[in-house]
Amino acid sequence: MNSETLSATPPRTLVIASRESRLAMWQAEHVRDALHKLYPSCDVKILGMTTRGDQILDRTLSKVGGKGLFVKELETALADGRADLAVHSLKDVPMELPEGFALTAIMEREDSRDAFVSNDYASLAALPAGSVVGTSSLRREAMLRSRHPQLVVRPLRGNLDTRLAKLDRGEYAAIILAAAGLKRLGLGARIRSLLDAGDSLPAAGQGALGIEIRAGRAELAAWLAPLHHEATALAVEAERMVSRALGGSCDVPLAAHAAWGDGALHLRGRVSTPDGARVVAAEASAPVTSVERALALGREVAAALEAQGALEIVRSLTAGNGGQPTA
Ligand SMILES: NCc1[nH]cc(CCC(=O)O)c1CC(=O)O
Repeated sequence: MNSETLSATPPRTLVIASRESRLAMWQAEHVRDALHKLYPSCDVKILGMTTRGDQILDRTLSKVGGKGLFVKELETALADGRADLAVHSLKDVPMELPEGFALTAIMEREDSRDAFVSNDYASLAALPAGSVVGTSSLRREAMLRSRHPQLVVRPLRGNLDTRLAKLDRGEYAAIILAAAGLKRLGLGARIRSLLDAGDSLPAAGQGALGIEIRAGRAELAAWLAPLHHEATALAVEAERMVSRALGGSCDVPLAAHAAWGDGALHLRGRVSTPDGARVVAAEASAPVTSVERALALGREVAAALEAQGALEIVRSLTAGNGGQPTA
């Protein structure tokens, strides 16, 4: 069976499971529109769902069970047939999927960088000492503490609109958000500057969308194959391998970012303590042409981080969390 014979019959209906935040809905609609173009006669519906991750707004995510919280309910809808596909920000997808599910397509990446958002200042460097910066990502917090120790980091949770509203109420001098989310929602004008890799290396998968289905649905996989973007997929596979190899979770400030240049994939990884006092970094390049080679590049960078003590940092941070899956 090849995918062309499989796709010869277009789908008649497809149901997309999505979280209900404005960003998640934008992403689901983005996939729905792409499917409409491919299969004009197909009825594509979006099933909006509230996940545990959306309900828990008062605590830092790493303390309440990590990224799996955002995908579990959507997977239940796939398992019991209420939905055919789930659209996720790849950054929120655990490194190991539960048995019976597959990431079947990875779409072309938006801007993968972190963005500096403020009403009063143009960049991190312009903030006066003592300024309060909002973020709830341990990775961003560690980066701020190591590179800009004169700033005060305070937690910031909630969806994008909530976070921006807290900034606008004056609770923070600035906040750090993923550029991709802001751009998707037409809020790119709020970005005052983009953080470079030195100030903030992005999280594995940041800016990319992943489409998850029940494993073994070959015809569905063939229908979705045109949405797959190979250059993005190879980059994010390498990034996710760094995190997987180190057993990283939401409790660990871990960054991994791969970019293409001169026909090669350049992968950088960074692990630090939450206070930013210890930072280990590594990078490697390879002319990656397959997922296997992308994974090998990820393992190489993970091994270089391990050689500098990354595993001790990871172990000291994940001890006692019940072996929570990597994320
Ligand atoms: N952790 C929440 C989350 N998951 C994906 C995005 C942004 C969009 C993306 O990375 O694709 C965000 C918001 C943020 O980090 O500011």
